[in-house]
Amino acid sequence: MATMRMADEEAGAWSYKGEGAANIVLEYIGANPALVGKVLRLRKTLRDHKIKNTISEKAPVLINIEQSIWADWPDVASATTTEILQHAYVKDVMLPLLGKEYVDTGVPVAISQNFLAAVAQNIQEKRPIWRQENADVDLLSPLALLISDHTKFSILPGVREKVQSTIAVEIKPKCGFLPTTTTMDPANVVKKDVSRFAMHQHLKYMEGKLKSISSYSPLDLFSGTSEGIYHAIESLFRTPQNNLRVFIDGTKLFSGVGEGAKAEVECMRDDEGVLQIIEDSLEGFIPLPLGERFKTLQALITELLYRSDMLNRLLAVQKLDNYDIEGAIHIYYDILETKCNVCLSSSQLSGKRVDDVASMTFVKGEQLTVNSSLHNDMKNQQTEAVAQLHSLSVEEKKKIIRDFLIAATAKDCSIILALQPVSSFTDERSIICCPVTKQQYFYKMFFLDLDLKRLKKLPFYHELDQKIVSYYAHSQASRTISS
Ligand SMILES: O=P(O)(O)O[C@@H]1[C@@H](OP(=O)(O)O)[C@H](OP(=O)(O)O)[C@H](O)[C@H](OP(=O)(O)O)[C@H]1OP(=O)(O)O
Ligand SMILES: Nc1ncnc2c1ncn2[C@@H]1O[C@H](COP(=O)(O)OP(=O)(O)OP(=O)(O)O)[C@@H](O)[C@H]1O
Ligand SMILES: [Zn+2]
Repeated sequence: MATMRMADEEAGAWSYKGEGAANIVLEYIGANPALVGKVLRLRKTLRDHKIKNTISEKAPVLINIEQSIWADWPDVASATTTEILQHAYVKDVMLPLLGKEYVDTGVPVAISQNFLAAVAQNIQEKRPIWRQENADVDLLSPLALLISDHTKFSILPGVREKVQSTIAVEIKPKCGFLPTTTTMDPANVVKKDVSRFAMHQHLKYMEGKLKSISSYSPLDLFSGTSEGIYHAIESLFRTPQNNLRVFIDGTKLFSGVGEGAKAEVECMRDDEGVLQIIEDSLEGFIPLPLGERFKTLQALITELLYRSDMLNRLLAVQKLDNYDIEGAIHIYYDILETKCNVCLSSSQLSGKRVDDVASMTFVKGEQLTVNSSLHNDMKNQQTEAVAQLHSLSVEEKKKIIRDFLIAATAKDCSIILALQPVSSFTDERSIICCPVTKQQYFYKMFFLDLDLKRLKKLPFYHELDQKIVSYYAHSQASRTISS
């Protein structure tokens, strides 16, 4: 693939925009017309994993078994750098599933170590401390992805400068359905009633990673009803964490604590100062008096999400996870041709008494005891379902793992919506009407962060899953006992 090269002298023209666990994103603030309106997505490297040099590697990034899982997508299977791998995965796997109108694959660009070193130094103080402690820009990365900045609209031909402000809302929805598969241990039956997001909140809170438990529910967002979506949006604004970010003209206005936004919120119910900043910032965007703009913004976002098929598409891809990690993990060991650790440890445990606490489920504080005969029925079903998984053909197993990994991407990606009031000119952009003010807005909607998840993560996923569920079940049990 012919690749554009980023000039080292451009390093100073890239400014920090944001980051996740795996990538840092920079926005272009220079004057090169080919780069105006673009962001650059750079790979990070864990602080203790700096030795890996990918520059001279010509071998595929994926290990043999991964190459065979993705064999029908040759550009994915054969990619020799992480950036080419991720680009091919978005283009060939995720785009056809999610829709080309919602996926921007970006373009890989070559970057030098000097460029990366200069950029890394320039952005250091803008990065959240906790992110700095975990990972740095990967100075050995030969490529980065150049993508349109979806917090802004490109300036239209013939229009000399921006006339209206743009608001962009980024949502990380997480998993929007409850698993129903019989491959789950009956001790974890609570997973059929409480979302993984909600349970994970309790674990993160106990570990000190959160200041409060989120009131957001992915099940509301994916409910398919405008009431559910509105409720989810309201909750996201109340407890944004890393699930909501709002940008005005490309600058982060609102987010969870520690992300460097003007208005940072963890629990804003009583925070008049934060509300004031938001209301003020919406002047010129929502033509209503102070005090009425914020709610209207939430209604506008709801309308946009409700009318589009983006959430439904995403949910369908998330649901490719048919067997839950509790099923997929068995297949993981099979395709690696090693003994199934899970079956091995459950056979070692068999004969022990069923843990009374673990065989209860708690829904909104209400205790539902799974009686022992029901528990035994469920256990038998699980044993049968797991045996069936182990007996599938290699091709069937590869498909299950592939679908599981695709679903994992869909459970961790973000949606970004950008809106700009329609001014006098017209063009081919899509338009939505605000349900409250009837003001018209241009809009665009994209998925962000559609990275491939690696096969080696499965044991970690399983371990985390068990930790999340058992902590939740036990914490609910002790709450019930003490009340
Ligand atoms: O496991 P989860 O649900 O906590 O998701 C991880 C995210 O955590 P969060 O959404 O905050 O709970 C996590 O996000 P944060 O670092 O917490 O912002 C990453 O997105 C991680 O993906 P990767 O390591 O970049 O491939 C995510 O890991 P994957 O599970 O998607 O591989
Ligand atoms: N095309 C884009 N336009 C505007 N902003 C972007 C774009 N891509 C990414 N960003 C911003 O940069 C942030 C980090 O990007 P991204 O989600 O790709 O990182 P990540 O490390 O892959 O995330 P995760 O932690 O979920 O793995 C995003 O949350 C978003 O705010
Ligand atoms: Zn097994």
